Amino acid sequence: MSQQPHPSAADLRPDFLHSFLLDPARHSPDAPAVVESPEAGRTTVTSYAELRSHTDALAGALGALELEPGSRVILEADTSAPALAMLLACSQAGLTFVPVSPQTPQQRLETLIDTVRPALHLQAANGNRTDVPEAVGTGRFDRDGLTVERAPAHRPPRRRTPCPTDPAYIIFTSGTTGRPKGVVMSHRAVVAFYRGMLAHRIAGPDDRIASTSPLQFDFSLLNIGLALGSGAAVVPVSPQLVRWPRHLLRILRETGATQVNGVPSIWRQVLRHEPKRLAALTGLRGVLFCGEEFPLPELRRLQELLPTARIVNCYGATESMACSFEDVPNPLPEEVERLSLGTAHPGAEILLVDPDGRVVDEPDVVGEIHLRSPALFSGYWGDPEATRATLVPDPLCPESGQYVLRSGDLALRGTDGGYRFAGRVDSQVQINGNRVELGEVERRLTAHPGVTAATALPLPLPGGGTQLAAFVTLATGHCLDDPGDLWTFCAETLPPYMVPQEIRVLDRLPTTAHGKVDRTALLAEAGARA
Ligand SMILES: Nc1ncnc2c1ncn2[C@@H]1O[C@H](COS(=O)(=O)NC(=O)C[C@H](N)c2ccccc2)[C@@H](O)[C@H]1O
Repeated sequence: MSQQPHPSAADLRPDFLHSFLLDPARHSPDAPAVVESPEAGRTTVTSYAELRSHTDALAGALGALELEPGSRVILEADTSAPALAMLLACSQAGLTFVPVSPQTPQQRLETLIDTVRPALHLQAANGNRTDVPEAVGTGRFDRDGLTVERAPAHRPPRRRTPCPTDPAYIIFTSGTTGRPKGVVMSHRAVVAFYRGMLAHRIAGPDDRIASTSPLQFDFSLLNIGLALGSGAAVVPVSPQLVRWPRHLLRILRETGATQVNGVPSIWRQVLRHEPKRLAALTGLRGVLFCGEEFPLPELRRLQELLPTARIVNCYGATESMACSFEDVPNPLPEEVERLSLGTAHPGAEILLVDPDGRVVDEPDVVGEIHLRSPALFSGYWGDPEATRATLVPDPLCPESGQYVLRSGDLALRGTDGGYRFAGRVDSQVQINGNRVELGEVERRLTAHPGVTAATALPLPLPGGGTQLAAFVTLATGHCLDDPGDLWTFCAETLPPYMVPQEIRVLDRLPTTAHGKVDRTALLAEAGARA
């Protein structure tokens, strides 16, 4: 990834999402903004100038509906040039977009609609959604514009001027506890995050950045900001194709992708089934991952196949989009057991806080990550209580009125100043009265030469109590002489209560819609077989 001159003061862009991202159109209108490969042998390029004109046309069509600034628009689409133009048009028209995947179950869509009460539901021209509740206007969009099928209910427009503190978008997290939470991100927060991210020079104008996450996952919004903010191009990869190694590698090859951004699981099948084709992509010079820890055996294998690639570990939560970008040493030294998260991006600060609320300053002491940042979310839509629990007074100066993000993540600061992820606060589980950090069990399992990935879970027992179960995937061609091998291997270094009572070998670990390991599915699998 090439080096860029430091942005001058003249480059400081207005604080709206669309103006920040379309700014490169001013001085590089013909540069590619989106490069797509809808089918083998066919590639379509959308320039910055074309993206801007699509955005203007769609924003005009939205403006004609005279919706009140801040009205919500459900944007049901995968990442594509038209969807990107629609997203930017919502921003330009002062509307708040709520991205959802076309695969979103009807009931979940209706829950989201019931929560945010959108004025409009928009989908791609070829979208399959049919029964959108009557109270919501509907429309379809493509390269040629917006077709309104059902006009939004007319509300007397209390015209006001859109402001950078307005919500740019609302992203619904899976919500570990029942009802999904709507994370509200303002224009000002997103643009502040983009500025902090771009300071890392992860991409330049000649980069083509493959985005493999669904549009409803803010990783895709990070990728859009990274590409357009760097004057580079977005290469959308449909989440439906990501899981097929040959499709993924074909798209990367035909679009000339130079960087691939995705959660660790997108590499699992490629590493197992198409290592040679991956190594042949000599134009691939960057990988950025986020969302969960990258199992080290798989990361090391990826580095073997892409020895010159810059690999960036990006950590953070949707409530601030992300917060740190750390280069992974390539190759990763043998003795490394935990990847560094580095420190917060410029303009933000990570604090570690102990259970008594004191800020932890010593190295190698675990605390809960609290983030000071200009990119913090505005709150959870319609949930002031959950907001208060997450945006908490600055632990260093509660009187100041400044709020920091309480992440729910544990970390320790290494002597090198970089933070190491140490699991979730709720991943500290009690097994027969003993506190177990699931990550520690997983790290021991992936230290076994035949194991490529591992997930440990507390398994409730029918008769009460909890036992520790683990699920592992093995390296290609590797089979365990005796499943007890893994058990013995764990018992060599872990106290008895941390040795999983049950270890299951799976061909593949189930993943969520966002591509993270699906622990709920594993629990169900374990329960089903119990
Ligand atoms: N690099 C990591 N190592 C280890 N655990 C991690 C890591 N990145 C997240 N996580 C975990 O995922 C949680 C956040 O989950 S989330 O709110 O669904 N958001 C995401 O996963 C994506 C996040 N918004 C994002 C988007 C784009 C770039 C980076 C991060 C964090 O609190 C961590 O527990």
